[in-house]
Amino acid sequence: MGSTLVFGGGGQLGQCLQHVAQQRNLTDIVFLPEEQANILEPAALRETFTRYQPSYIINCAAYTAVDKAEDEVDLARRVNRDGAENLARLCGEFGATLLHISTDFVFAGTGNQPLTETDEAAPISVYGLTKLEGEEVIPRHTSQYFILRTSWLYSEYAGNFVKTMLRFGREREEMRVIWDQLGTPTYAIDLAGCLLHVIQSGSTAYGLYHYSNEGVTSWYDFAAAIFELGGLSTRVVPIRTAEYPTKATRPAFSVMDKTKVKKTLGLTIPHWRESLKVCLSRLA
Ligand SMILES: NC(=O)C1=CN([C@@H]2O[C@H](COP(=O)(O)OP(=O)(O)OC[C@H]3O[C@@H](n4cnc5c(N)ncnc54)[C@H](OP(=O)(O)O)[C@@H]3O)[C@@H](O)[C@H]2O)C=CC1
Ligand SMILES: Cc1cn([C@H]2C[C@H](O)[C@@H](COP(=O)(O)OP(=O)(O)O[C@H]3O[C@@H](C)C(=O)[C@@H](O)[C@H]3O)O2)c(=O)[nH]c1=O
Repeated sequence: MGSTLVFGGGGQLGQCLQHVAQQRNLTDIVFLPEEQANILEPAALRETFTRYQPSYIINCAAYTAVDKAEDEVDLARRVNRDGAENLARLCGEFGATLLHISTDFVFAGTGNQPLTETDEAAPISVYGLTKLEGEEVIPRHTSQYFILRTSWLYSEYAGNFVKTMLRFGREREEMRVIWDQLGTPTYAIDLAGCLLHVIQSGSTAYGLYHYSNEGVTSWYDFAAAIFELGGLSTRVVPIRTAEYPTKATRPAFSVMDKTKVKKTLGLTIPHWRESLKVCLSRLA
């Protein structure tokens, strides 16, 4: 299958990829944390490509602080757009296939029907905008790419909503959580499995795909499930978005349709509640 380089290898998804690669006994994958490979340094990146001659690149590196991005527009754009462009350019030159991760936050979230890959993206936050710019710049440099948009990632690694809820839930009797933002959580281990499946299958069905777990929920219902399945008695109070002011605006509806990824790659995707159970059991 040729060698694979993972950029942003120290982040949440990067660590999940390490876990799944180990489970599948895949040894020809090199995980590069930011300290070893900064996607904003083209000359050093070229040296890395020259040294490893990779067949695949997985770009897990990103600027993911949604609220902070509103104040750090330049940095968010450099990482999410320019970083993606640096990798795409080298993939084009070296003939490597690029697997890049994007987000449901590219959508405005004003609809109420599951979003497909051909639905219009219209970001309402700096993070969403810079991620869309990253998506758009890749095809200018290579046709050998898979862009997977995902949503509400969580896992036993790094910081995420599930771990935040568990931590606060142990300390507090009550949590107030938004119920008027609907989407689908994604267990990052499942996404990692999908990414490695693309590589292992040798698929050349390049293009844009949506990937999340199955089902639909709100952050409120997600929190309630985390407490229920996590064995915590924390009360969850449903609140509206307006009652939880944040710097960045989030889409009210970002449920993604996964028909294309399931059909093209022959995947079965677990329901979000089933994957949540797996994650919670590993955390316990
Ligand atoms: N988390 C989520 O809920 C969702 C994430 N996504 C997308 O999934 C992908 C993976 O996200 P996730 O693993 O959760 O994010 P993390 O923030 O956990 O990981 C991102 C990693 O990128 C690293 N990084 C930042 N800047 C650079 C750089 N210039 N060069 C190299 N590495 C860099 C970060 O290092 P450091 O921490 O040291 O800055 C961090 O380790 C991203 O593309 C994200 O946009 C999509 C939907 C939901
Ligand atoms: C902690 C907390 C959050 N919330 C709300 C705020 C927000 O609308 C929602 C999730 O909050 P978070 O800050 O954990 O997550 P957020 O950073 O909005 O998550 C997003 O991250 C980026 C990277 C993505 O790409 C998205 O798919 C999505 O996962 O829950 C509450 O209502 N109550 C709370 O106590």
